[in-house]
This record gives sequence, C-alpha cells and structure tokens, in this order.
Amino acid sequence: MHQTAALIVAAGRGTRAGGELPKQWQMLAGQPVVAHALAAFAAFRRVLVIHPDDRARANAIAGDAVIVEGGATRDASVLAGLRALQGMGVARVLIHDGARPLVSQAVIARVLAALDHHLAAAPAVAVSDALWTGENGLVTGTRDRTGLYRAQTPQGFRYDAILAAHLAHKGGAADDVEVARAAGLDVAIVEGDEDNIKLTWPADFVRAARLLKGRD
Ligand SMILES: Nc1ccn([C@@H]2O[C@H](COP(=O)(O)OP(=O)(O)OP(=O)(O)O)[C@@H](O)[C@H]2O)c(=O)n1
Ligand SMILES: C[C@](O)(CO)[C@H](O)COP(=O)(O)O
Repeated sequence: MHQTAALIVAAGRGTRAGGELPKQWQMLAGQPVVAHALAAFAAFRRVLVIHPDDRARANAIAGDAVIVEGGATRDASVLAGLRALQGMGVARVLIHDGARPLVSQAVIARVLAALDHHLAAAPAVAVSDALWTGENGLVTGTRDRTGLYRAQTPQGFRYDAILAAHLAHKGGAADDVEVARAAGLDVAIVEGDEDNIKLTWPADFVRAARLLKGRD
C-alpha cells in the first residue's frame, strides 16, 4: 500500500476576495473555509501550509495535520509543504488549495486512481461555453474551445517527482501541473467537478454556501 499525503496550501492573502480575514479563514457554513478542505482529506497524512499571521487560527482547526509556514508565492508554499514531508516515506502527494472547500471524495478518488498508472494526474472541467475576446465592452472575436480545460485541485503526483520538479523550477507557476510539465512529466487529466470551485471573488462565498446547503 502506497503512503499518500495531502498538502493543503492556505498561506495566500486572498486579495481578490477581500474581507476582514484572508478568504480561507472566513466562515462558511459554520467553519473556516480551509477546515472544509482539510476535512476532505482526513483519510491521509496531512500538511497544512499557512501564513505566519494565521498560526493561532490554524492551531484551532489542524487536528493531526502538521502545520508549516508557507512563502510569498503559491509555489513557495507548496515547496515548504513538500519539504515537510521529506523522509516520511510518502510515495504520493495530493496538493490542494485551501480555498477549494467543496472538493468531493469522487474527485479525490479519480486523481488517486490515475496515479496508479501515471506520475501525475489532475482534475479539470472541459470548457463548454463559447469563448470570445472582448475590448471596451464589445466582442472582438471568438476562440476555438476545443481542447481547453479549467484546472482544479487536488493535483496528484509521485512525491519524489514533484519535489524534484519544484526544486528545479524557476518560480511563478500558476499551479503544480505547470511545475510538473516544466520538468517533463506527463500529467493525466481526470474529470473534475463543477462544484469544486476556488473561492476567488466575494460572490464565490455565496455560491459555495448555496452548494454546501444543497448537500445537506
Ligand atoms: N503565497 C501563497 C499564495 C497562495 N497560496 C494558496 O494557494 C491557493 C490558491 O491561490 P489563490 O486563489 O491565488 O489565493 P491567494 O493568493 O490568497 O488569492 P489572491 O491572488 O486573490 O491574493 C489558496 O488556497 C492560497 O491560500 C499559498 O498557500 N501561498
Ligand atoms: C491552482 C489553481 O487553483 C488551479 O486552478 C489556480 O491556478 C491557482 O489560483 P489563481 O487564481 O490562478 O491564482
């Protein structure tokens, strides 16, 4: 049986979402956003990557998760989490945004199943709407949507492969799939979930609360 770990990155400041606290610490259905994300990975050894300012908040929800301080960028935070797992016999790691509280067990299972045959796998939703370009409020053209996907997390990897990829990366990646691909890894796409939203803007909180209520 492979040892699988979950790394939840929650060290960002949530500038686009705004609010009194960084988005992952704002309340959603009675608990901080990141507590929902953490709970989804309760079956695994967990690392929670935080901003130093959030230590007390993290202590209150971490349970048996190891708390690690992140960096100024998402990839620096991921690397801090990966380093914390070094020497623990971890074979596979699932890297998940703390700002994605609605991840389902089905999505996690699909990523894990793909890792049985691939070094890297990640969930995504194929773009189904027509795509336009626009300027000054007017449509200026259309773009072919064929082969375009909206990326989600958890993004799963063989631990040694993603650690080496992060150590070799120059920084500035949008996600860990970009880091993995820069290191030459093939990344399998698995079916994501429309509900697995990342809280990015203020309106996303309303949508997430509605989706969580629908699960009751
Ligand atoms: N230095 C950083 C930046 C981001 N993240 C985490 O990466 C996830 C996705 O990032 P994003 O949505 O871009 O979060 P923020 O950087 O916090 O948002 P913003 O860009 O609006 O400030 C979030 O769970 C966030 O906490 C992190 O751990 N460390
Ligand atoms: C990792 C990620 O959630 C994949 O969709 C995303 O790339 C990070 O957030 P951002 O909104 O692109 O900064």
